[in-house]
Amino acid sequence: MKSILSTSNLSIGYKTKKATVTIAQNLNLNLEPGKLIALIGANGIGKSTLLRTITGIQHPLSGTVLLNDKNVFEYKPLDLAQNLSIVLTEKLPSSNLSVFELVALGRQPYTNWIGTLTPYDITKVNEALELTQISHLAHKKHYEISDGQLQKVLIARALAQDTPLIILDEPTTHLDLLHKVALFKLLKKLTHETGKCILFSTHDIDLAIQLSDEMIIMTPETVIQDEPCNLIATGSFATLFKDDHITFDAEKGKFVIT
Ligand SMILES: Nc1ncnc2c1ncn2[C@@H]1O[C@H](COP(=O)(O)OP(=O)(O)OP(=O)(O)O)[C@@H](O)[C@H]1O
Repeated sequence: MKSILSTSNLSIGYKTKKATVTIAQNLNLNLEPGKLIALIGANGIGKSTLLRTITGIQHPLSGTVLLNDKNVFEYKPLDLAQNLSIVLTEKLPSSNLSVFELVALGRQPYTNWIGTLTPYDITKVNEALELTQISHLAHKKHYEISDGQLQKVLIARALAQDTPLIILDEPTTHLDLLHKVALFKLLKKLTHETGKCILFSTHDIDLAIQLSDEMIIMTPETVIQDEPCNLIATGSFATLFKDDHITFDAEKGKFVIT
């Protein structure tokens, strides 16, 4: 299947005046339509760095990122925003916007310069609110909602943006188990029903194993992309945490503490 986004011999990391720090190298990843893909790895391994690099926020050390066959750094901002939506973990700047207005920002790539919403835009915003089950919050100010609710609002904004690729950095952090599962299922339903590809980073590995189509595992040695069942079969989860007390039980498909 043709990828929406692919990387070729990508190296990611940071350059300072004194040195270049490579976080991961030789990454050849393929994000295909209709797939829910989880990015996992220990704290500080480089998940956010990878997400920032493939979304054109941060330059790679070397290699290329192609989004719909075009280098991600060659896109004009408006064009990029019609192909890719991103929800990062940064806090929102304080504002007076209501939840509806925040989600409506997702329509910006399509509206005129004063941001007038057409009936179609409003339908898309309402659809996104319904899908994420936050319609009842539409008129609340964004400082009046909880962290978990805000997380859903930001996901709704990405849905309203209606792009073939959605990238989410730790979208389930502030959610309880019930809402985590509901969000995972929503993301899965969206990918399967709309053909969108959703890549998200997460520390909820057990849930990701159960609900994602593919996973990208980052370890200090390597970065592997495959279906969860294949990753289990090849023992790839065992390399995630360097701790004798945390082992991966391949039969149960989850980590156990010994
Ligand atoms: N702006 C920066 N300049 C230099 N190094 C950075 C910068 N941002 C992050 N790093 C380093 O890059 C490494 C990867 O960080 P990153 O935030 O990508 O990890 P992560 O896998 O997303 O972590 P977590 O699961 O804790 O969110 C870390 O060692 C971090 O200290």
